[in-house]
Amino acid sequence: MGDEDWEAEIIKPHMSSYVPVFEKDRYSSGAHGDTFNRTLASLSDPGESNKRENTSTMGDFGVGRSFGNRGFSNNKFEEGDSCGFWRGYQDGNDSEASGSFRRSGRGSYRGCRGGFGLGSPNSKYEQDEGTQRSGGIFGSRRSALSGVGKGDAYQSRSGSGSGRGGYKGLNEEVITASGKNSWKSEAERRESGDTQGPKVTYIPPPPPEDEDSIFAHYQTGINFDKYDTILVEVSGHDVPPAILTFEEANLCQTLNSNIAKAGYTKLTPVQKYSIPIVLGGRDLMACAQTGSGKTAAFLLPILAHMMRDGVTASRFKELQEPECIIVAPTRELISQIYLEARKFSFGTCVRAVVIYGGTQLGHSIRQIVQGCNILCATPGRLMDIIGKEKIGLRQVKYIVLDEADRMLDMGFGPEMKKLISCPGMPSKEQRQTLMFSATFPEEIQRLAGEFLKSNYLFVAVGQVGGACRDVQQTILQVGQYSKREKLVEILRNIGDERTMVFVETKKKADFIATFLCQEKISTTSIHGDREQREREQALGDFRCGKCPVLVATSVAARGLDIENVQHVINFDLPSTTDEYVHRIGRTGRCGNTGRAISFFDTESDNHLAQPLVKVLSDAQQDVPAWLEEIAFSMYVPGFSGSTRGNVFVSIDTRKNYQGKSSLNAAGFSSSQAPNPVDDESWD
Ligand SMILES: Nc1ncnc2c1ncn2[C@@H]1O[C@H](COP(=O)(O)OP(=O)(O)OP(=O)(O)O)[C@@H](O)[C@H]1O
Repeated sequence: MGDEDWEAEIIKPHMSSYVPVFEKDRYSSGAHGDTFNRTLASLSDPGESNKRENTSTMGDFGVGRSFGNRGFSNNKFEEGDSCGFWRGYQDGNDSEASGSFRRSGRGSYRGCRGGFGLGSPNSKYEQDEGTQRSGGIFGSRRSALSGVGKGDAYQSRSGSGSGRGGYKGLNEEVITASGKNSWKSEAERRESGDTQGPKVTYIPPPPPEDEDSIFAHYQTGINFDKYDTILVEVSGHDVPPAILTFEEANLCQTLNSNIAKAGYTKLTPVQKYSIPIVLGGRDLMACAQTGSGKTAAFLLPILAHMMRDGVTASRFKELQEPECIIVAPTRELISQIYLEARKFSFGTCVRAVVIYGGTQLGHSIRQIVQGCNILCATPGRLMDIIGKEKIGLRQVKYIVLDEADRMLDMGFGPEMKKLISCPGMPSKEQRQTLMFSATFPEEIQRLAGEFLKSNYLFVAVGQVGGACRDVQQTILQVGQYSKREKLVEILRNIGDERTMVFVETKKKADFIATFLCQEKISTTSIHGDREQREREQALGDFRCGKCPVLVATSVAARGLDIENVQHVINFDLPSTTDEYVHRIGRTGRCGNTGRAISFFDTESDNHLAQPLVKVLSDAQQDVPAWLEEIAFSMYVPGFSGSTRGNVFVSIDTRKNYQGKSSLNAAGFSSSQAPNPVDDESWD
């Protein structure tokens, strides 16, 4: 196996399972010298390293060899900072079963979204995040990676996790050792004692409560006003007219004051169209480019309604009955949405609460019972809480799916279906359902019909699934074995500017982050195998600039709104155009400009050339001649850029929609379709 042949490594059925480090008394104080030497060896002689990993009987990893800190005398590793990277490679619990489970179950769905346009069903992505979700029984939900202090290496605990506990990924569903799919979350299982896995005890620190922090925001960029020139298409019956100013929304004074304190003076296009639609009580599917203000587009009208209609008192009660449930696919994103909800509801009687996996279940419950009008949740934790009867659903008037295409795909779709069919949940006719994303593949739009009233409206700002034009995209031809060198070169040129580096696998994220730290580039990492505490610390360090480089898997691709991210580097290209669009959308937000550099390996990425050319040209970017040549040589008859997971047509997939208006975002020039035909029903 080659140096960076991570994918092959990750799916090997006999590969070791990771066993978490969860007991401080297991730290080894003596191992680190030894382990760091091994790390260096692994970096300089990857073949040897991999040989070791693949030979379970050798035992190097079985005893929890770690690597990380030695040699970084001046960097954060020795300061107990979470920027440190350790891997306790484990072999002790290796089993055929764990390997096969890792590849089984729901993780396998990801191939169905198609490759980067042309399909690569066994995408690397699938093997990474997909396996997170597959629920193998390898006992651990994280690799033994953690930043620790004083140069101590973590000693991994062997044995305890294997075969029990269930592995839980982003959706937090557990697939048990029997392979049976359980709606109990890992946390719940632990707390109820039906697993021997480690109890999740993490309680996230409360966000700052002072007004300045609540309303802290970054400036809109020089291209903010250009949003007005983007074409907007609204389809469906009886489209309410767009509003051009916040005043036209007729919001209550407190909301207006919060909007002003948040620094919002002008509506973005998706807000101009979505706010009146939601205020008008309509269901909505909205698609607008990354970083263009979709969160406020749903929060503001929902809050306005709640203020108008009144909410059940947000006070202590054993059973809370929220009026609004917002679901998003990742913990960090839902936390961010919660902060936005808290900001806009500041000084009102509306109380927003956030709950997500990787944190103590009891903590989530305590947050809820104190009062909950808007519940922001990740799907797994939400289902747990519903199962525990800590919330009743009878009062639900709004369901919001952010990153809706992600929430409805085969990963989260079943959970969302379960949510809407929970006892007590008002039918779609009796609630408002809102879906937002920057991408909306056709087949997902069809699925969405089950959740939405048949007369829902579809708002498309610009091109559905198109990349943000404020991001300057560059594709570089870089072979697999030159990627690290190129990355260092680029990062050295960039200096301290905040940069997100996306890789395809969790393991590789650790590896590259460690490597960059060795190169004395302050780096941290975020991926699904890191403990929640570490994920939050990593994001915090990145946000505040302490670690200007964040190496991430696709767990950080969607929704994250981090000030001043000037660069995104795709060390590995993702397997779908949608993913590409979301990743590069971490920069160039809210009218600011950004840069995205993607490494294109002609040995493995040629099938991506054609869709990439399309994304680039649609976003009016320069297309390198070499890329066009490859795209041409890979020509697939009939390819139109519209394949599964790769929708580049600005359409509502209800082909026979009745009303359709094309306007620019300033709200001028409308061409309302005069002869509506029957809505196609998706029920
Ligand atoms: N009208 C506005 N005026 C000023 N700033 C705004 C406005 N609307 C949104 N913003 C800010 O723009 C940033 C991006 O908004 P948001 O995160 O809602 O984008 P998004 O469309 O949901 O992006 P993504 O597709 O990546 O999830 C946030 O910092 C938000 O506070």
